Amino acid sequence: MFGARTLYDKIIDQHKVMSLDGGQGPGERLLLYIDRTVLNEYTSPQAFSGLREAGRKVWRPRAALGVVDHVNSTAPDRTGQVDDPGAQGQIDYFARNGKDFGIEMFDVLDPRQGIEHVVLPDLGWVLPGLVIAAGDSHTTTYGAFGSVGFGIGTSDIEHLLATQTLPYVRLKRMRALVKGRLSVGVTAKDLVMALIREIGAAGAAGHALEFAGEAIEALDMEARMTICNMAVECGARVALMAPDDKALSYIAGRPRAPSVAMIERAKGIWSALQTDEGAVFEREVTIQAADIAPMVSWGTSPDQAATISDAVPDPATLLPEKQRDAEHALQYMGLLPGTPLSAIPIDRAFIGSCTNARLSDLRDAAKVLRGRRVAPRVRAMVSPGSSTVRRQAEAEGLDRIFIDAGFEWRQSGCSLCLAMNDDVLAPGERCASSTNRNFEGRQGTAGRTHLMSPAMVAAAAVFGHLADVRSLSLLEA
Ligand SMILES: CC(C)[C@H](C(=O)O)[C@@H](O)C(=O)O
Ligand code: SF4
Repeated sequence: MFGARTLYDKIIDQHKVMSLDGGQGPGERLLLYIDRTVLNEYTSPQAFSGLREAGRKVWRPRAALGVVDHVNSTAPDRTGQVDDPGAQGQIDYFARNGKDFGIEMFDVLDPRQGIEHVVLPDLGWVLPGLVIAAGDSHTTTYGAFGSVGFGIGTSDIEHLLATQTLPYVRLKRMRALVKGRLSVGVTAKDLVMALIREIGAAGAAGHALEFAGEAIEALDMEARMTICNMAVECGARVALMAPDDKALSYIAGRPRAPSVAMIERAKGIWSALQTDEGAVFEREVTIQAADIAPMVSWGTSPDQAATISDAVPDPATLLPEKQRDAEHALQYMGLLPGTPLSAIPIDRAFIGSCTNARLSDLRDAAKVLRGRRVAPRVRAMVSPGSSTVRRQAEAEGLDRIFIDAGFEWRQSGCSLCLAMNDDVLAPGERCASSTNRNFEGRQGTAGRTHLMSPAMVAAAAVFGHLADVRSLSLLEA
């Protein structure tokens, strides 16, 4: 019945309730069944208010899970309360919605609390072949497991909760083939930042972006999540990787994972979750992994980035359509063309976010920090991606390494990734950050963000300026 299909199309076909326009291929309008969703206190309130007003129930409450992550405090001694009454109102309304609509919610003090996109994989709740839609753009993270994940707006959240379906437009297909292997000291964050720089912040707009190739296969699951998470920063609506044995072993044994026997049974079905030979992609890019070096952003869009050995670009040397944005970005960032990136001093260092605050990320940074100190005048903090990750890190003694180096060991939440709580840059402060967005004001009004990997943040914290982590020559194999 079908010809050669992409992984994306296979999953969409399996979830198509009905076509709405009889179309085929990209642009087809259809009604899509959604397997699971995650809710947060920031984007879900109006959806629940809408349900209340219409007198509707949630169709399948057990297909949803709520986590407080965006506005909560990350103070080590936090309570369930925050000072900001608006934020407290969101937290309280969220809890009430969970009760009234029968949805399980992890509140701030729940030991499973954390950033939603860290919590779901932590739980083993993200499975190959699922469709997961949620009120947050970084829902693309789940593509690392071969699950179609995408962000939706508030009215769509309401529709999803009421019906377990969404009207959907089938995306175009794009593939990024990453050949060869990453060099020592180069991470998944560098890979995805290099891709974003190459194709631009809208380079994958309107596409489901599948990652394939030796370099992707060689990555562990958490590194794959970093890539799928940040794929939205080049406009991808969906990111995907074919699930393999690494994905299955990551899932197995987690609190909400299917039993080992069920995973065994599912293996046959999951192994078909691959793009068929000859399937059509509207766009393909090929990257050589060996060419990638540690990346840092210099501007106010994730594609305004360069390798750490480069200098701040002169806007006049860029493509004409990029010049004005670059000039504006350099003015905002307080940077002069020609300045070596490694000469840029920092005030703050932040390791956190759903991109780069999983256990392996904390290990990477701790490896750099062991036996070293954060430079004087740099305030450094780490907010583990989830409370579970925080405990796991403590069990390994990583907290001691961070604290001894001069980092604040915080609780979990979105934190300085978007500064909706007390974790905010002062105007003009410059931050080396393991997050995903460097937009103006993202980390605080007039704050300046440089995106990079967690190991690179650790190196910047130690030197007091942006730095090549490889120059610390401590990267054990
Ligand atoms: C608050 C939310 C709507 C937003 C998103 O959708 O991504 C946030 O998580 C972000 O990272 O900017
Ligand atoms: S950690 Fe950052 S990117 Fe992730 S959901 Fe929170 S605000 Fe969004």
